[in-house]
Amino acid sequence: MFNQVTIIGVGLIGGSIGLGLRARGLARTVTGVGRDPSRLQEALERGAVDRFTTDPQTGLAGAELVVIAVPVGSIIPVLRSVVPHLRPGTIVTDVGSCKAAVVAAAEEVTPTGVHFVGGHPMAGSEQAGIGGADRYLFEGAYYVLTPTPNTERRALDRVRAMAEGLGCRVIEMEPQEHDRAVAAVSHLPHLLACTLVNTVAGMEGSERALALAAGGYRDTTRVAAGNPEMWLDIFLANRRMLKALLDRFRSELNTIEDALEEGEPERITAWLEAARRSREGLPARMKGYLKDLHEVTITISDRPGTIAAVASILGRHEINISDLEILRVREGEGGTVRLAFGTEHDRDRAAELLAREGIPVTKR
Ligand SMILES: NC(=O)c1ccc[n+]([C@@H]2O[C@H](COP(=O)([O-])OP(=O)(O)OC[C@H]3O[C@@H](n4cnc5c(N)ncnc54)[C@H](O)[C@@H]3O)[C@@H](O)[C@H]2O)c1
Ligand SMILES: O=C(O)C(=O)C[C@]1(C(=O)O)C=C[C@@H](O)C=C1
Repeated sequence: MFNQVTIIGVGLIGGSIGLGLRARGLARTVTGVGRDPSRLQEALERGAVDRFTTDPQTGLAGAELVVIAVPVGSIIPVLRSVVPHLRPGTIVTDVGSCKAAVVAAAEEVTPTGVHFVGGHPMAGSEQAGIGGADRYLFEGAYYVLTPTPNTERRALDRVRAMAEGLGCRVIEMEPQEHDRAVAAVSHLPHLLACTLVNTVAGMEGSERALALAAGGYRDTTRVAAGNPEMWLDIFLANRRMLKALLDRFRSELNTIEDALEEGEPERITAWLEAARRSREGLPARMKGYLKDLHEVTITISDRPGTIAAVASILGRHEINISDLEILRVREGEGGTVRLAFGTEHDRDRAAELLAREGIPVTKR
């Protein structure tokens, strides 16, 4: 439990941390610091902070933990501007998506007696601002902490306690290792999603083609709707790692391009099979944590209350749905929904109960 946490930048991530801290009673007071009083007022109304101010000095008075949740390129300028107001013993953490440069600079900027711990929650969304904040955003997500030999043990433990308190599984990584990993699983995917969207948008007849977009286009491009301000900073901060991966990507693209050029079914199949094996090896629930979920897919009709009906059949039998995802929507017809359960027994009972009600079910 923290006495006072000050969040600088109460947007999607800062706001979600504030909501989580307050809902779980992890901080006596959460103070929001930002630049725009109307957005801070919204954060207050949504319950992400207990109070707010646009004056950092006021907002930092008495802070035990300071969470810097601004775009990557602003983290160090913000840290520089607030250190004069921090009393000895204050712990400062950030949530930036790139760590090596931030952590190195933060250690230089932080005065003796103030303790910096780099962090990055591996959950988010394509939305920006307090409007997209969600108290459950971090539940079941990985939270990476990037201590260095200079990191104070107690400060690390306290930031770990905050992240675990929010429902995350904490892993420690070296800042460089973190940046290499997220370049592959977050930054390259974002770049590719944007490339795909721009490719299709620029092609002749794109409007008619996009009218047909179903799962393929939607599943591979959701993140392209992300906040350009945030992604500019990420791309710049991690550009070396990203560029190294683009070389690998280009060679992979060449492999499939050559096979297509030659029209060689064996090479195309081998390439597709390799991708399928790797993709299927991923835990179903990408947030990590609840790896061993047991799943069914159901096909439901497009009528108000269908999902509620499914939930109430299961609820009546005390079967908890651990995860729910709409996989495919057919406008006016219905769609396919994935339901996941914590045990095989629950999955089997759910399948039986839903089938009994005439809902087509497939175990996965
Ligand atoms: N969005 C995600 O999916 C995600 C996930 C994990 C980590 N992150 C990281 O979290 C950080 C915040 O991202 P977000 O998605 O919450 O962005 P956001 O745009 O929703 O929120 C950022 C907030 O910081 C404020 N801000 C910007 N510059 C500021 C400054 N100089 N002083 C004070 N406030 C300032 C903005 O007004 C806004 O309220 C970024 O470093 C991002 O890389 C984002
Ligand atoms: O789910 C999304 O929308 C995200 O883009 C989240 C995502 C990611 O790539 O996984 C994006 C950037 C953050 O640094 C961490 C998580």
